[in-house]
Amino acid sequence: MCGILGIISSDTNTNVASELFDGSLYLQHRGQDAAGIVTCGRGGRLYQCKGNGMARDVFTQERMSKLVGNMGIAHLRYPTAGSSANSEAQPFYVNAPYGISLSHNGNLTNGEELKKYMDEVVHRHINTDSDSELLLNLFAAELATYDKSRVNENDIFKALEGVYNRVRGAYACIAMLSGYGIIGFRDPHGIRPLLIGERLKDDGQRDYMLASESVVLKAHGYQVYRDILPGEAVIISKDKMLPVFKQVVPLKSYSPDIFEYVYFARPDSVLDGISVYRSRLLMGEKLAQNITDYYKSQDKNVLNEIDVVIPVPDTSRHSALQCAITLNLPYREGFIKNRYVGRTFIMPDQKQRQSSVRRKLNAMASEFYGKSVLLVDDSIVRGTTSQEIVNMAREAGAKRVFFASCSPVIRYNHIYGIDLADNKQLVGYNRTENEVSLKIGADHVFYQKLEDLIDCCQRDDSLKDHERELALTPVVSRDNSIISMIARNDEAPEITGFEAGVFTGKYVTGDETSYMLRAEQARARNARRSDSGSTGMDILDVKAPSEINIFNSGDY
Ligand SMILES: O=P(O)(O)OC[C@H]1O[C@H](OP(=O)(O)OP(=O)(O)O)[C@H](O)[C@@H]1O
Ligand SMILES: NC(=O)CC[C@H](N)C(=O)O
Ligand SMILES: [Mg+2]
Repeated sequence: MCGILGIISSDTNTNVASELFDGSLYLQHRGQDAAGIVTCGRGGRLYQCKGNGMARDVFTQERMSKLVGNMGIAHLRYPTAGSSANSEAQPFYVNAPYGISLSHNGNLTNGEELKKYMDEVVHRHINTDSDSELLLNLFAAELATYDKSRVNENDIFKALEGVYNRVRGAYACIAMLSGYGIIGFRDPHGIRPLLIGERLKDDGQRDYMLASESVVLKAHGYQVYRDILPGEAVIISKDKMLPVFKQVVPLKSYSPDIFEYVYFARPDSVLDGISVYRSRLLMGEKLAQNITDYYKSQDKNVLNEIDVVIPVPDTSRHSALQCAITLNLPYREGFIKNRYVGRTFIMPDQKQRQSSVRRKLNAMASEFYGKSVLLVDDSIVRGTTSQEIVNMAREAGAKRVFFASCSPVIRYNHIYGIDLADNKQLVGYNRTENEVSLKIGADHVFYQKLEDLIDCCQRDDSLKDHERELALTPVVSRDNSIISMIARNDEAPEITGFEAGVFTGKYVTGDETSYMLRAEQARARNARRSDSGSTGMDILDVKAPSEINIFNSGDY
């Protein structure tokens, strides 16, 4: 999961860089490794600033002041392919044809095949191991086939059709054609999120924003927004300033990644018409019901077994609160979060993740001493957090430590956006629930059932006329006065299911065994290389040197 963002403003005298920067801060939780912005100014001239680090570090005021232009795209990276090298920071850029930049959220599963195609058929040089560079070059190669000095919307949609037909995996993308406009497109299953928003200004002109999450659109005054559908693309050219949509390929399914609701997305976002916050509340409620049922089946009363419910900050807070309310137990913030430490799960190496859990969370003995505590987290993935947290609870004097996960046991790779090359890194891999409990040192582990999790992630009719409707089928603004240019003529299609491969081992794009095998081999190869002192660069989880190459000047 990365964060992507694009803006095109009707005001040719404005510089969108500052809004892109601000928007990036709203998407920081989706990627902490690298950040980048490319803007396009007069004469189609591009201005870029990108590199490893958080948005606030990469986007200094001085650098921002040099990014001119009324359109631009941004990226917040959490690497899932290639390495975490500086040179793989996005947006990527190719000069031919037309000067194209691209921000990609997702992970391709046929990168190897695409690399071969680039080499043998279209003869394009690929300079990094990033799948996003491949995707951009494929788009460029498709556009180049028209051999025109200027492309039109039809050519772009046709080129995207070529991309859709060749690419496998998850992709939500924002591209920018120098001097032309911005383009958004989403894979035919809609695995990763992408929305478009429209802002009507006092002068009657409109600005457009494309973003991974609705929270960015809302926060920046885009009054109307909606999800891009699976297989759909949108083009907003600077000349027309009118979004043109096309269902480029038929929707294969409508299967957003359920992990967006569990962990990835911000709670105040509404993705594909589903409120992330509401879904997390329901996760807590369902979990509480399961816990009650478990004790009932043993002729016990949950109120005699557990004294207090404590969340594992940050993501699980809302679920934990709802869980406590449903169980009729007190809720206490026993762990205090250090606000200066980011998300630990998306840090690039295991040592860093482990040490960061303690740096990030501190247990207050007053809330643990002599008590039976129920710790609630959104997920248990590698088990880094849960093991550390259970230890901390015991050190703080807890009598018994129960651990509840708002999602089911994670036994399989997440191939569309979590940096895992190997199932064996998962604490749930080949372990029963009791074995997980032993491994993390808890007295008992409670897991959500998959069917319950799916029930929690539904479009909620009670939200009509509020966020849900806006995110689905906008026609007019809240005050009924604005006829939106991004309205759909028909009802948004129903979600057909969720991408839940981490729980089931079945992926919406089909059998991906060979991709996983290749990823595993690459990791092993890399481990050997780094043992022998070489700087392997072709897989994840390796802190690559911040080398300077053609895509990056090193000083951004
Ligand atoms: O089993 P693990 O491999 O440790 O992964 C799961 C944990 O990682 C995430 O927390 P993170 O600190 O990344 O983010 P948060 O502050 O949003 O909860 C998630 O919320 C779990 O707490
Ligand atoms: N998390 C993502 O969306 C990653 C995008 C791309 N696969 C990369 O590694 O840069
Ligand atoms: Mg967490």
